[in-house]
Amino acid sequence: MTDDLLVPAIDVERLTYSFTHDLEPALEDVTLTLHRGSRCLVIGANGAGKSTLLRILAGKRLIKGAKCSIFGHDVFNNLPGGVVYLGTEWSSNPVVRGDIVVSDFLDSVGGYRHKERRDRLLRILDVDVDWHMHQISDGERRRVQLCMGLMGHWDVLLLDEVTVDLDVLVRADLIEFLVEESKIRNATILYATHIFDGLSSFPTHICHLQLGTALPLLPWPLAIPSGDASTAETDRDPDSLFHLALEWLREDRNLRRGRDSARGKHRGPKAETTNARTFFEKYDYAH
Ligand SMILES: Nc1ncnc2c1ncn2[C@@H]1O[C@H](COP(=O)(O)OP(=O)(O)OP(=O)(O)O)[C@@H](O)[C@H]1O
Repeated sequence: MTDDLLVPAIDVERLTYSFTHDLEPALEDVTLTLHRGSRCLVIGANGAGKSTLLRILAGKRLIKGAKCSIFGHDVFNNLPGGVVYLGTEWSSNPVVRGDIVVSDFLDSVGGYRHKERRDRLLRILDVDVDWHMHQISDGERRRVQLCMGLMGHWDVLLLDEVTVDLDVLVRADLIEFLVEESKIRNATILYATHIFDGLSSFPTHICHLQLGTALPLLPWPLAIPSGDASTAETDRDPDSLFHLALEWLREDRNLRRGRDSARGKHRGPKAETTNARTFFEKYDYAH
């Protein structure tokens, strides 16, 4: 990591990304700058491009013609140390479902080098080091993943919905740990999630990823217009993130429906065509 404190932790400029030439871009003209110590929630509908953005930032996809850097380094060609990406795909890897004991598993990725933080995480995540990876639940496996990913030193953390299968107590303790780590070490966190309960004190910023386009970053809690008592009340409401997300996602759905209809596209059941009838006859067991 560079010592120049003015260099943003995460800097994305005009990023457009398509999976293939014939598909619409999953990300379009995305610009996002996060400074050290920021904790940013990425909020967007299913398919909005959150995972794509996080994977690109983790250096997992080649991008062309856009700036995408962490501490000033291009993420694909020169990803700096101290960047940790934790995504949901990890738990479907057959290796982490094999007959391996958790303590051996953590040692195999250097857990003994980070003893203090490892032990703290083992307590927070309530992990039994004698568990066998093939005999534990999805949530328990997720806890092992988090322990493994977070026990080393990280300056930038890219989290893609990895708290979804944690129980609420473990999740709350983890969120507290992340906030504390980020404050003490000035570490930066970009976190994509659909679950907002217990999160109102987590972010310093929120980013609305609207159908592949990032709207301007907002500070959190939202700035309160002077003299607007009703808004002030809303911002004290721990559910306000949830309500804001609902509002944004409704807006996104309407926008998408408008675009779809202009292109003659439509989601949901099809009108009565021969193909549609075959589909419903095949799957509608009530008739
Ligand atoms: N491997 C792929 N090939 C082609 N298109 C893809 C691929 N992966 C994702 N997409 C498309 O890119 C868009 C963005 O997907 P992405 O997974 O980034 O969304 P997301 O915001 O993370 O969604 P979710 O909330 O459902 O996880 C979607 O329209 C999706 O269909």
